[in-house]
Amino acid sequence: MTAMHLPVTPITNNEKFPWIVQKFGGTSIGKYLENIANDIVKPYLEVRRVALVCSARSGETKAKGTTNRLLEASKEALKKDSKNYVRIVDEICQEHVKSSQSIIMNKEILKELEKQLIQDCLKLKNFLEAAQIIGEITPRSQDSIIGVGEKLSCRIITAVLQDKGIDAEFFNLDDVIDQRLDENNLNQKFYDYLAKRIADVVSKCGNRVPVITGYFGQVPGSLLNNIGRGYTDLCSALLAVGLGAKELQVWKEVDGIFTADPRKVSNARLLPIITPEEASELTYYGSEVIHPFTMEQVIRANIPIRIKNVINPSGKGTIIFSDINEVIKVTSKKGLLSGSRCISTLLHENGYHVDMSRRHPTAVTIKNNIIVINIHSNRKTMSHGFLAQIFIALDTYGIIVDLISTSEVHISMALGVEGDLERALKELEKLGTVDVLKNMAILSLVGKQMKSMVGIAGKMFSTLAAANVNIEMISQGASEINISCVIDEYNADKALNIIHEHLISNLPVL
Ligand SMILES: Nc1ncnc2c1ncn2[C@@H]1O[C@H](COP(=O)(O)OP(=O)(O)O)[C@@H](O)[C@H]1O
Ligand SMILES: N[C@@H](CC(=O)OP(=O)(O)O)C(=O)O
Repeated sequence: MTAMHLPVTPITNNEKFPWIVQKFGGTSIGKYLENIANDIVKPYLEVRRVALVCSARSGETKAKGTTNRLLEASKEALKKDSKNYVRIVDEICQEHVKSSQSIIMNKEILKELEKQLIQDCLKLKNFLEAAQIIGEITPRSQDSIIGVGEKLSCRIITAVLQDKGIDAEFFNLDDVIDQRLDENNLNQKFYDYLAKRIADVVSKCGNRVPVITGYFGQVPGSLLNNIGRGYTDLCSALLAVGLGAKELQVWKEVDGIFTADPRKVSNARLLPIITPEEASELTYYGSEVIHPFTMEQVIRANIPIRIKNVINPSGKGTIIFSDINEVIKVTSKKGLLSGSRCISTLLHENGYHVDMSRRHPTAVTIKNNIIVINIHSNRKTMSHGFLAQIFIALDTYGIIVDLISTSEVHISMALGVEGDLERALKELEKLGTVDVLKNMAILSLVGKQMKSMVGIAGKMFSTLAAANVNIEMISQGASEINISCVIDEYNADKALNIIHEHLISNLPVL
């Protein structure tokens, strides 16, 4: 898109201001384009130099969002003679065009955008057709396919900003990685290189407002396999580090991180502050708050992360912090502390002692769609051989284990639905008797230093027992900040609510 569509004096970035990176999630982009442009980007441009990182568009939910449908299109392309992938890509294209038409007023901007969206989708259909002919989609090709989602959404956002008089520029990070590295190179050195590379590319924007695809190309051994869904958070973190940003803002459809999923627990409380470890643990165990790899990158560069709500931009959100000094720095600057409130009050209200230890659990979370596998050894191998063979089988078929509990001849594992479970089970059956329980859920109570909260596990399990919730498996101890158990999925929301009520909302006076 060219500058000729812009007003004579467009709104630009002021190169004298410090950078902030704003990451927008799929559902926010699907529903709140107007708010993003008018209520967030425009006001921030008056005080900060803004860079946007965007995810692929979702409609109502992420489950039905563009990324999931691109994965579905890939599966369809691998079916001989199926043309369903064409229908899926056409639907994606139409939705993006429709969404653009509903917001963009300038006819030239709209025409050019429509042309680009249609071109991207046509290229994708050709790519999928080729995959169907050769009957293969490699992990790298799969990454390229899902990357189209971020491309389409960033094209729309760039055009929307231009339509509102903002001099925005689209940045596609497809080719940002200019080295061919293998899987073993996905380490801190790689992330440091990538942060610098992304920032170098983006810095070319001058005083334009960069809109950057959260998809960042061919990472060693595949983005989807090695970083996983939600990768745009990591991209925004790397950009924030590379630019030396003042803050990383992750904009969502919720006011921040709550003591439980606010869609499921009506009296869940917004947490003004939370530690990176707690935020990671919540994400691993079902609360899609922020990609767990994000925190380490930003925190080690001393950049605060703030989770904020697209439809409530003036809300304070949740700050993810690593140490007391960081909290003091950020909270006093951002006006979280006002009047008679002091840092110790803020920490106390959030369940932290001034030394950052915890007095009670921070949050509770549920991960649905869990399968439990119980294996009884046939005793033909020693216990260490038994365990080794199990993990080899799981690794071979891409099965990720969420929780595990073992004895010499028995192992129970809770896992999600990724990987080729059927083939893994055939291997496991060679080692012993295997039973599989489907439709289970993992309930996790999360809090810094949970291990040292005497009696907390007992209280968690007795509360579940009193509510008649049967516990299939327990795991405590592996993580200092998490006690988890597996329950039937049909009890998940009830269990979430009672644990929240008894262990989080009715806090003991300490
Ligand atoms: N503890 C929690 N705090 C905040 N949100 C949570 C929590 N657990 C689950 N969620 C859910 O995570 C979702 C994340 O926000 P959303 O804006 O939908 O994500 P995205 O950035 O992927 O578009 C919300 O719908 C919210 O209900
Ligand atoms: N679109 C990708 C990447 C992502 O980061 O998503 P979100 O920001 O909406 O969580 C996904 O669905 O995984």
